[in-house]
Amino acid sequence: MRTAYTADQIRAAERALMAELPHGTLMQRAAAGLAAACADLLGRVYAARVVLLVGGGDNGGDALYAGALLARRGARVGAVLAGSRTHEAGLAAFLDAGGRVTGGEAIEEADLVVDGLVGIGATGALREPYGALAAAAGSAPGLVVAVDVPSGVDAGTGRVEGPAVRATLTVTMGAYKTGLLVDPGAAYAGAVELVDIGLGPYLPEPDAVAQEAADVHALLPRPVAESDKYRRGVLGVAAGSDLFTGAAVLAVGGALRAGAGMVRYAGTSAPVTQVRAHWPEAVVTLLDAPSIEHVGRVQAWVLGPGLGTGDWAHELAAAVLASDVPVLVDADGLTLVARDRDLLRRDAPVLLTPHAGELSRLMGVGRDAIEAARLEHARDAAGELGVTVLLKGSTTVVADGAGPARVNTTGTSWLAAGGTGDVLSGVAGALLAQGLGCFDAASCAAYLHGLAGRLAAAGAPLAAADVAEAVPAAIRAVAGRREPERTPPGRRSFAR
Ligand SMILES: NC(=O)C1=CN([C@@H]2O[C@H](COP(=O)(O)OP(=O)(O)OC[C@H]3O[C@@H](n4cnc5c(N)ncnc54)[C@H](OP(=O)(O)O)[C@@H]3O)[C@@H](O)[C@H]2O)[C@@H](O)CC1
Ligand SMILES: [K+]
Repeated sequence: MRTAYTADQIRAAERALMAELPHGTLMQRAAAGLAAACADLLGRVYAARVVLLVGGGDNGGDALYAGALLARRGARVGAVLAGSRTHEAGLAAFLDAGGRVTGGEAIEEADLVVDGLVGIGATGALREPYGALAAAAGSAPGLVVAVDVPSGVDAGTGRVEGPAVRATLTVTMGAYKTGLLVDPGAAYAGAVELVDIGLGPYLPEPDAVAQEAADVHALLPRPVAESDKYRRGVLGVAAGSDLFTGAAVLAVGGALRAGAGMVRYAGTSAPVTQVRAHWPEAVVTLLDAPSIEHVGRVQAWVLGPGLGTGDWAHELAAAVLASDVPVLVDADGLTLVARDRDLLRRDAPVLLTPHAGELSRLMGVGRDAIEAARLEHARDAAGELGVTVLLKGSTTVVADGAGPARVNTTGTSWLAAGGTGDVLSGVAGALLAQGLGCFDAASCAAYLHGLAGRLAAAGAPLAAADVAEAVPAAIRAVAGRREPERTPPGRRSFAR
């Protein structure tokens, strides 16, 4: 489990640790880790052209000390001093090691730009000249390493309000910051490497966590000798309509591939025919009324993909939500719930799986505002509605009322394709039916779905059915702790 923190949490931990150490110790640790990461990335340090962007705070200090270490190894290091003041001791060490002060034009010629403009001490959008330097670093031809957090990205939330540095690698000090995990910030951070400066014992409960393969594996239900199809978990699927038959097929497919002992599909004649044709394993009920009376016992429901939003769908949604088992609500189900929030008045758990547009309708908040602060809005919705929220997107986040949120880092942009959300609903529903709570079911489903997407895509377009097909391979990969690597081996980085 990777744990991530807000800027305030990090600052408090740093204060506590600093009180026990000689002045400057933490910055030396940070700078040593930063210089080592830069050297790794460069491959050859001698004669490499390195440009430091140095802000007025300690983030600039980290960059200057690391620059000094690189200069001592023969790199040609220049520093662009952007602040009205500069970390004095850091600058002295840098000049002493042979570094020199330079202008912003050096960025164009650099093999490596080190972004030490601002770190966790930043507030709001970057002021000038920081903004222009951040933009120049982003379009520079060389490698870009961000110190602690890419300047322009809010460390705690991942918000980006103006120009921001786009990094090849972010070397973060002491602990991951939430803004490095959640988009848009995560997209600016590139690979992320953590430098241990001894903060561990001083850190509080994390703000957010990112599950790793072993965490997901530990939570996934496995059949035992005495399991039968009923005991493994039966999922009900109320999805699809005469107009949208594919959603039913894909949701049922995701569920079957994710280990439901049995799937009971309930719908009208067109989707029933399609589900029967694609999945003879599913037990189907042809509905002649919007009721689940004749469907049989299930341990959880998936409600909504392709269901429609008319009176029939509303009545069926009301019937499903009146049951006493967990219900996952997606797609058209979310539209119905947005119109009639009373549908959510129930005692059994609810998992909502909106994308930003659906959450926007549900909560009456602008879509852009949600995209800018995904975690915050997922948390607010979960708290206000008393449900678990899985907010889909480039980084999927899962929040319930209490404790750290979960951020999924396995996704791939190839998953931005029609029908993949229906598969995700099926996977999460199957995990609910197998007894996982909403929070675990949602985060494990997001992880497996992201991984399945990567396996299915393998660098080329995918169709939603391919993702369902790849879910067992994702489960096997998680069991074997194997994940497709996107960062150099040995780096402790988020696979994105
Ligand atoms: N503490 C520790 O133990 C350790 C800390 N470490 C390192 O220190 C970093 C935190 O350092 P920090 O607290 O000095 O703040 P920092 O991020 O450099 O920013 C402050 C500067 O930015 C400026 N500024 C602010 N907003 C701005 C804006 N929008 N646009 C433009 N400028 C803006 C602000 O200007 P001012 O407001 O003063 O005019 C001030 O000059 C942390 O991220 C890590 O790298 C490591 O060495 C490990 C040990
Ligand atoms: K920075």
